Amino acid sequence: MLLTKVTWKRFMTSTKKLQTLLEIGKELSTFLSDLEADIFNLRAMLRAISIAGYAPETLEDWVVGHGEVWAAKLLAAAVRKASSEHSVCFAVPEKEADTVREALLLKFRKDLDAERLSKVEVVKNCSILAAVGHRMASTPDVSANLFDALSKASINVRAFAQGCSEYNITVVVDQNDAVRALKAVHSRFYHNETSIAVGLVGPGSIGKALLNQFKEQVAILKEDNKVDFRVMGIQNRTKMYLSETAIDLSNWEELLQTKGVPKDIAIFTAHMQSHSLPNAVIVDCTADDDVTGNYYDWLQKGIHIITPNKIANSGPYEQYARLRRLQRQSGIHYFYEGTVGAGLPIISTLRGLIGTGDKILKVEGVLSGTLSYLFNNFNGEKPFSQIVTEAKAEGLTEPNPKDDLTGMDVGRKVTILARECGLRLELDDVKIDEDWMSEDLLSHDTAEKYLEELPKSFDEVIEPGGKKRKQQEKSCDL
Ligand SMILES: NC(=O)C1=CN([C@@H]2O[C@H](COP(=O)(O)OP(=O)(O)OC[C@H]3O[C@@H](n4cnc5c(N)ncnc54)[C@H](OP(=O)(O)O)[C@@H]3O)[C@@H](O)[C@H]2O)C=CC1
Ligand SMILES: N[C@@H](CC=O)C(=O)O
Repeated sequence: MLLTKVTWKRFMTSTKKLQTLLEIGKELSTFLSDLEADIFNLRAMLRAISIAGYAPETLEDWVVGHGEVWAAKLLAAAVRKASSEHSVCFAVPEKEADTVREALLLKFRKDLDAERLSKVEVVKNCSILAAVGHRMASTPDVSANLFDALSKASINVRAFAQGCSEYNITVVVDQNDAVRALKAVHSRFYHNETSIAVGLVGPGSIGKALLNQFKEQVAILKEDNKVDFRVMGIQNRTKMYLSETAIDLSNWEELLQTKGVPKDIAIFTAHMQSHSLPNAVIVDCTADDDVTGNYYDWLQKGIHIITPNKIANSGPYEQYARLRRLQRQSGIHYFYEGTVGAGLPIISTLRGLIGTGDKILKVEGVLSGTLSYLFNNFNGEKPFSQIVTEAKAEGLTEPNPKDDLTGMDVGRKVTILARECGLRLELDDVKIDEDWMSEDLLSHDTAEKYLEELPKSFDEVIEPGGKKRKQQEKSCDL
């Protein structure tokens, strides 16, 4: 299927009569030129359809589809007269593209030469989706639901036709999106449901907890909230396991271990796009910048992102701003509430305040679960390093607890909050005092090595209630 567009320019300057009218007054001249353009528009549209020479019944074989939604027989023609754009577009079978284009160029030769028409454009690889039913034109929400389902599935609508027919709304979409579009619309109208394919990267403490929540909640979410979540891929540091339908969440660890293949983020991404569910989201539960390096690509591909990973939003400002810009333009979701305050709604509260006209004067809080745990539990009975190891076992620390103890984790959170408040801040602008940690200890980049070295460097230096503890116990101000 393809879409043929005929775009024309306004007729105004070429007629003396109109020039005279233009001088009379802006309002009258605008009205008349609009009228002139509209008449021209309509004539061009009627000519274009007759040149294409298709009776409605021959359109039947243009439509790939089945079932109630894709009722080819009732599809008359996907024609849109877009007077605001001054273009006419209509769909013809792909194999007719060149013939139709030649016919249009021949017929409009004079208009094109005189620059009354700007171009004849062929858009290939399109599909028509028709929603068909009774009393559609007089039932509120039908078109809203159709377009909302397509929009939630990030499907671009190239053209549409509703007219005042009781039976049919027709949309033209990219051929690659056809099956997803059909599923999105079908599940909206028939199951009143949104289906979401989930890919999880990083099944560590947080990722595992999320998978367990999915296991417990998917049936309830489907029943009560009409959201059908299906985990289609899981990837850790070395392996990935992909499913065409949904991963059995009572058994995912074994599946990943025994049937997982070497991880490949490009294949993982393609898999999240290729299945037939209308919506896809990747949840990044790593603390890895190799993974965040894919965010832009994912958003561009229409894959939503949810993450507690702080790296992307506390990295270089330009990179963060670029992501946020793309997110706003595309309407694809990028959720990162979990980066600050874990389960607490801090970012959404700030947004609510700012969005309703408040000015944020100050943010104050204890932003580190790990440091709170250390302060609450370090009373001299056990060595400091042991309490840090306990905090890691509790799942409180970063993958490498060095990031918590240096204050880097808090620094990242402050940077994220500051940016939410509209400040153009870099991580380097946040004062993080690492001086009290030995260079040797600072050099360890793996959690194992860091925890191994910790007793040597810490247990001597840190005393419960001592000076160092008091220095670190301060809350954080922005
Ligand atoms: N712990 C907490 O309370 C909170 C944590 N966060 C954030 O959540 C994120 C995860 O933390 P947490 O679960 O504690 O960390 P974990 O160390 O427990 O888990 C990290 C996971 O990421 C995987 N991983 C690391 N690198 C890659 C990679 N390049 N590709 C694929 N997978 C990778 C690891 O794989 P493997 O299993 O093979 O090692 C592991 O499964 C962090 O960004 C953290 O800042 C946010 C709020 C609260
Ligand atoms: N390591 C972090 C976890 C959440 O971001 C913390 O200790 O608060």
